[in-house]
Amino acid sequence: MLTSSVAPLAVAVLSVVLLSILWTQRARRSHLPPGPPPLPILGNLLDIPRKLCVADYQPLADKYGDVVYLNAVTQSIVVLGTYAGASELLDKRSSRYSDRPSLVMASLIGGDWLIPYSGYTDLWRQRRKRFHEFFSATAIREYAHAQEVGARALVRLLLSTPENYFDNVEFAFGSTIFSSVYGIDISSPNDEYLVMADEVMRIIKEAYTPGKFLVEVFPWMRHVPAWLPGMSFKRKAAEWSILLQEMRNKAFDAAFDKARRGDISPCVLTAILDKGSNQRQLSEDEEALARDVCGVAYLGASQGSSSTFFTFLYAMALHPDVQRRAQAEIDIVVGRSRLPLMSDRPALPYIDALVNECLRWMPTAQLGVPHRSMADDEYNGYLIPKGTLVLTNTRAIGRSKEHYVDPDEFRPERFLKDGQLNRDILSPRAYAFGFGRRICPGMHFGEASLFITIASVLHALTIRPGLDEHGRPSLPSSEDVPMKDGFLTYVSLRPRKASTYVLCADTPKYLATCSRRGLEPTVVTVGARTSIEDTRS
Ligand code: HEM
Repeated sequence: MLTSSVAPLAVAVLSVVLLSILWTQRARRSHLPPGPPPLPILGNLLDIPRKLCVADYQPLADKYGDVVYLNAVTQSIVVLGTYAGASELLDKRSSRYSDRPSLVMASLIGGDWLIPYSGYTDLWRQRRKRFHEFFSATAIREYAHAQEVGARALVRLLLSTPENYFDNVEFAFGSTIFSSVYGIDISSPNDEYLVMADEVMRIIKEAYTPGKFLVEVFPWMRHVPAWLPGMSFKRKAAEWSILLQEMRNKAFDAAFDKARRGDISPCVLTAILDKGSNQRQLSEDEEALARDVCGVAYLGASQGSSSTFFTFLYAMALHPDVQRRAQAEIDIVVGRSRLPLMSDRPALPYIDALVNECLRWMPTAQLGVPHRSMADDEYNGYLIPKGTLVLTNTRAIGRSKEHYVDPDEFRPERFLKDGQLNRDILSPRAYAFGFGRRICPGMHFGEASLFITIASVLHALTIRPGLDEHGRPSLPSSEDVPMKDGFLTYVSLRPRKASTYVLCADTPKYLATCSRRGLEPTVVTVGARTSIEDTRS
C-alpha cells in the first residue's frame, strides 16, 4: 500500500532531479566559448587536429575566433588566440590556471619530479622555487663561460662538418647545459650522458603524448597484472622508470664525487652545495631536491634553445640583408680577431633584437604547453569549466597586427629605437616562454645561450639557402617549414672570409700556455679562410 503511493512521488522527484541536471548542463554548455558542434559521446574528437599543431588549428580559429572551445570525449580544451586573453587568464589568474594534465603513464614511469609535467603540487612548488634560484637573471651570470665555450664548440663543429649542422646544434646546446649544471665537459655527441638524456627525452615525449596509451582512458588498467595480454604499457613503464632514474642519478653522482674532491668548475651543482645547510654536505631531502633540479634542467633546456636556433638559421638563409647587418654590428664591436663574449652583449643590440625576432616569428611551443584550470571560471562572458586544458596560440600572438607592423616580415629592427631595445614593443619573452606561475624558469639561460651562439656563428660563418636536387638555391616558404624535421636540407653554411681567431675553450689561458711553453697555437685552414683552432679537445 505504502509502496504504491510512494512510487509515483519517487518517479516525479527523480524526473525533476534529472531534468534539472540536464537543464544545468545545457545552460553551462550555452555559456561555453564558441567551437565546432560536438558529436554525441565523441564530442569534438574528430575536429581536433591530430597533432594539435598550429597550422592545422588555424582554420578553427579563423571560423570561431580568439577563444575556441573543443571537447574530446570528456576533456574540455580552450585555445586562446590573443595576448590579452592569455595574459588575463594565465598571468593574472595564474592561481587558477597552473595545473597540468595528469597522465597515468607519468606516474608509472616515476616522473612526478619532472617540473614541466608535474601538477600544481607542493613537490612542484619546492622544485620550481629551487630551480629558479639557480636560473634567475642574476644566477645565470655564473654560467656565462660555459655558454661561451658551448658557442665556440659549435663554431668549431660547423667549420669542420657544416653538413651535420643539425646534430652539431643539438650537441652544442646539450653539452652547454650539461657543463653549466654538472660542471662536466662533454666532448662528443656519443657521450654516454648525452645519449642517455636524449633517450629519456624520447621516452618522455612518448609517455606524455595524450591518447597514446589506453590506460589514460581506462585508468583502472594500471592495476591489471603486467603479464596479461594488452598490458605491454606496464612493462614499458617499468623499463622507462629505470632509465629515468639512471638519467637523474648517473651524472649527478659523478659530478658530486668531483665536487667533493674540489675538482669541478662552478656550476649549478656547486652553487647548490655551497648553499646547502652544511658546507658541501646535503641532507637527504636537499640531495633529492638537487638531483631533481639538475636532472630537469637538461630536459627543459634541450628543446627550446635548439629549435629557436634552427629558426634563426632558416631566417638567415631567407634574409641575407638581416644577416649582413648583424655581421656588420659584430665586426664593428668585436673585430675580426676574436669571437664574441657575453660581456659584448650591451654593445650588440641588433643581435638581441634578432633573438627576439626569432622568438616572435616562430615561437618554439606554437600552442604553448597546456595549463589545466583548477576551478570554474568566466572569461568575456564564457564559462571555462574546471579541468579545462588551456592552450595558447603563441604563433598567432607573434603574428598579430595589434602588436606588430607587418608581422609576417622578419625584421629585427622592429624591436629597436634609437639603437636600443624598444620597451614599448611587446617583447616575445612575454609569451614565447609561456605564462604565469608556469613561465619557463630557464628563459634567462635560454636567451643568453641563444645570444652568444648566434653572435659566434654569425661571426664565423655565412648562412645560405641549401641547394635542391638540381644544385639551385632553394628555400621553402616559412609556412612549409616544420620546426625541425624536414628542414635539414635547406640551409648551407660557409666560413666567412678573413677571420682569424682562436677557437678554444679558454682562449686567454690557451694563448698564455702556448707562449709560456714557446708553442705556436695550432693553425687550421678551413675553406676560404684561416682559423686557429685548439686541438686539445
Ligand atoms: C629559447 C629557449 C626556451 C624556450 C623557447 C622555452 C620555452 C618554454 C615554454 C613555452 C614552457 C612552458 C611554459 C608554460 O607552461 O606556460 C617552458 C617550460 C619550462 N622550461 Fe623552457 N624554454 C627555453 C629554454 C629553457 C631552458 C634553457 C631551461 C633550463 C635551463 C628550461 C626549463 C624549463 C622548465 C623546467 C619548464 C617547466 C616549467 C613549469 O612547468 O613550471 N627552458 N619553456
